[in-house]
Amino acid sequence: RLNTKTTEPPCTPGGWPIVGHAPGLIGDSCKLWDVINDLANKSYDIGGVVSASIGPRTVYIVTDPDDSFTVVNTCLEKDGFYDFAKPWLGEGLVTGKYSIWKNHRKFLNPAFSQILLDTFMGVFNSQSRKLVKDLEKEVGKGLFDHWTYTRHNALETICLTALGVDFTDTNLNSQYVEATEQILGTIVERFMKFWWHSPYTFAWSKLKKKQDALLKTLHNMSYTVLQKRKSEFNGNICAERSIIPGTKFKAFMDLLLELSVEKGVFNDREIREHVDTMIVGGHDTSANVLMFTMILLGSHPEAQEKVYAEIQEVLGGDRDVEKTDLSKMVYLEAVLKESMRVFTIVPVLARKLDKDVKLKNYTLSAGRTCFLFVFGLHKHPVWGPDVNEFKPERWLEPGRLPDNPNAFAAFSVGRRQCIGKAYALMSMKTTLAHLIRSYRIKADHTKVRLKIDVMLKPDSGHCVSIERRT
Ligand code: HEM
Repeated sequence: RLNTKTTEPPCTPGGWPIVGHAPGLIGDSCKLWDVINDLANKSYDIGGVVSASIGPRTVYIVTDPDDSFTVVNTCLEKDGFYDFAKPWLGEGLVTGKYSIWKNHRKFLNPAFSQILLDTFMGVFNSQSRKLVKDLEKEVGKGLFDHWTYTRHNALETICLTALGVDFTDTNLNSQYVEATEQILGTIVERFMKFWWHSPYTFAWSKLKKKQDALLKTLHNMSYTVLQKRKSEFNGNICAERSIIPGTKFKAFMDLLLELSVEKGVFNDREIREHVDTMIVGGHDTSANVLMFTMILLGSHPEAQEKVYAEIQEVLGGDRDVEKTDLSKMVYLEAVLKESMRVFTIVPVLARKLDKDVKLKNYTLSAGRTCFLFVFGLHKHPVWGPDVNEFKPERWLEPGRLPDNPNAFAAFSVGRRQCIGKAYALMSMKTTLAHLIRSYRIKADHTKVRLKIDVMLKPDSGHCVSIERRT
């Protein structure tokens, strides 16, 4: 397929008549990861922007940090591929239409203010201690699937903090974790099978039936949260609900209920969609970063010992992490950022181009899809010759970082960036501080085979082992 405009980015080779590059997507989610990695590597030599076609639609792929920044700031509408997740997340913040998102984000931002997040430190600490305790049974037993532990723990944490419900150790928790993994799998499977992209063909597929069954489990959780909190809210309608007395700050769920019950801003469906979005956005992400960070620290003992030394210096004995400790854990923060660079857990974002977008060397045409390969930004040659190595130190020497700060976009950049970034960093630092002072981790990151299930994941578990620190 020839590009019609000379300012169009070059077309990636290997397209077929009519179906374009779509056959290359067919396979499993490990193969898909290999295909898009290969595409990113090839894009660097030709300016970091390429086009491809999936059936009749032309899509762009951007791996250049400057151009990627231009796209996210120019076009705020999520691409039609996000509609694959709409039966689950509706018009919640991740998948929502721009016209809805811009108001809802404004309403919800206060639930993530620092003053409010600080009040979660108690839960972050108790949940971290719980994780340490849960892991005790794996000490000295060889390789095990640590991801199961981080996911359950992170799900409980988001429920206890933002949503204000305690689902600790309930069946609902396990069913939800399982259903989340499976539904993300169905979304990727639909993407790979281009004949199911249309809602009309998809409606007849077995995959749609599977998705509908999973949605029952997932929505059951959000409805349970909603009903539980709504009845508490109604029974207590006149009481002072602000979490920090004397301030207007309210945790996410209290804010949602206030905006719907008292102010009529959200209807029941909208609240449910925000709750669903917050549950998945708030747990699967941090749990994955923790899982990959444990693998990387287990594979780099010298970095792990530096983290341990820093924790000992900042915390001294076995006390809880306090909010003022977090900013002192400088090396740990570098480890987390480097981990998110090396294993970019949200590897691809997609925007709908609602206008022509002029980049450094090309112009992208309105109406098309633009895939932002965030993992491609993170492996771009601007990071230097050691781009493929895990080197937390690069974050501590500003001269070693790319000139463009947007070359790091693990939480996305611009107005639609992650609302939970500060929450995530606080909870992950607290968890790692407790974990690393209790256990020595061993792993080999070179053995991990990756797959893309919307998020980046290892194809199989059992990647780490732990020993108690004496
Ligand atoms: C290390 C952990 C996390 C990572 C790497 C991460 C990454 C991201 C990324 C890349 C986006 C943009 C998605 C897109 O444009 O399609 C995003 C959006 C979002 N994240 Fe996170 N996230 C993390 C943790 C969290 C947490 C803890 C929460 C909630 C407590 C959260 C809630 C959200 C929400 C609601 C959005 C949509 C924001 C909007 O469009 O207004 N995330 N996140």
